Amino acid sequence: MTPLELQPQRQQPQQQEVERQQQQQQPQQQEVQQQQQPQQQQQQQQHQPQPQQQPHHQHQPQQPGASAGEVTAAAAATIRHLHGCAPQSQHTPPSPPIELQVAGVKFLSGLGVRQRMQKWVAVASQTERLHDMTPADDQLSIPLLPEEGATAQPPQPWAAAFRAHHLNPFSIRFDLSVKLGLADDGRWGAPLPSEPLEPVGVEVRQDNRGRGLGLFTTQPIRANNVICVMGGLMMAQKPDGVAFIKRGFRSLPCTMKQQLRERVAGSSARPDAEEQLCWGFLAASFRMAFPAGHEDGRAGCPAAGLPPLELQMLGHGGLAAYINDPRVGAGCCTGAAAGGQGQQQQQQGDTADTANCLVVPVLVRGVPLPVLVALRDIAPGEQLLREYGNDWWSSQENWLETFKMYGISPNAVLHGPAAATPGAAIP
Ligand SMILES: C[S@@+](CC[C@H](N)C(=O)[O-])C[C@H]1O[C@@H](n2cnc3c(N)ncnc32)[C@H](O)[C@@H]1O
Repeated sequence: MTPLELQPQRQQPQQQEVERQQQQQQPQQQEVQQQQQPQQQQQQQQHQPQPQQQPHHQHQPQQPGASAGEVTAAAAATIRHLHGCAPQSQHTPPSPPIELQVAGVKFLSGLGVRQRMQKWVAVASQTERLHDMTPADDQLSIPLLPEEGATAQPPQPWAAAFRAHHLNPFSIRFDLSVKLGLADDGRWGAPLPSEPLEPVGVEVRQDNRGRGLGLFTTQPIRANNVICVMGGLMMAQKPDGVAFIKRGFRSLPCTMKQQLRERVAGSSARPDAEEQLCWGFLAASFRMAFPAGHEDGRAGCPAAGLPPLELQMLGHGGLAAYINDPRVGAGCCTGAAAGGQGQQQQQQGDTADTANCLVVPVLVRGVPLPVLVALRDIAPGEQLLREYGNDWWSSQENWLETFKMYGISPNAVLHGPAAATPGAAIP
């Protein structure tokens, strides 16, 4: 096995030709087999495997002249659930301004990912029919090589973790092609599914090391297994991601604003600052740099020709939003904002946990998907843990210190006022 893969070089055909060929290649809707909704189970429920045959991606025309701030404001306006794991029913209209949705990943208008996919299909089909291209070999790729001419650069942190754990790119691509419903002969040219690819054999329950609720396995997972595709809103880190966190609360529906205020009720923050504080913490908590840049904002995926992106799970994600970071005593639920119990745990020689899964960028017909992969064999009962990265933690520290100053409980902000009492069962 070689851990290095090259993204096939694709030409840039003329747009008209692209669209013409795309239309020719567009499989008929009838090709899509009977769909089964993946069950969006709630807390404490076990998840059973569900076939992932889903309808084609949706397309909403980009609003002409819409600025980045307007697109993210429109996206925030569609939020109906103040956690990263939104019930399946909340994924349906009103929809955010998206140009493409694949496996529960909603690419915001203006990113150009839909066009990227169309070009990929058009160029690929110049030499071979999509129906004849093996999904795992010809349609999916993992951009592990650094950008040409940048070989002196250290590998992206996710790529370093990928290699350190000796993950097998082919196994991952094959498993993903199966889970996307493309692997059966006769379905190689099928449309990409739009519905979420959720983890199976998992349950949400309380973490006992101060991290709030977490996602635990109920079935064994083997190394290289695709656990899920991380669902949510995909946007450019700058300016969209920043605008979403800083100003998204302004566009929220009134009911959501009211819920935000209830979650910080009783704090010493001025009422006009409450929504902003609560929203900022939630949006920062459920953001994920993609591909993961663990250090100094070194996100992005130059080898795949992508700018730094970020996935925002708040109101639009799935069960993977419950996956915690392995650090112990880092703050939040028992740390700084709850009297330093977390720090004490660390001082008492508590050993740190380590990540057992990694978000790998996989290009599926040119579409970058955040795919959660098992770094090693994971036994039933283990908690799934992934590294959030130092950037995420430095932002979290700011929020926690500010919460502490105003007497705000991070638990209450994540799960509602009933969760504010230390030791309370989180609803
Ligand atoms: C993506 S959510 C994970 C699910 C969350 N634990 C819950 O109860 O809904 C991120 C939040 O989980 C908590 N968290 C995750 N990892 C943590 C850790 N290592 N230490 C303390 N809190 C953590 C923090 O409150 C963070 O803002």
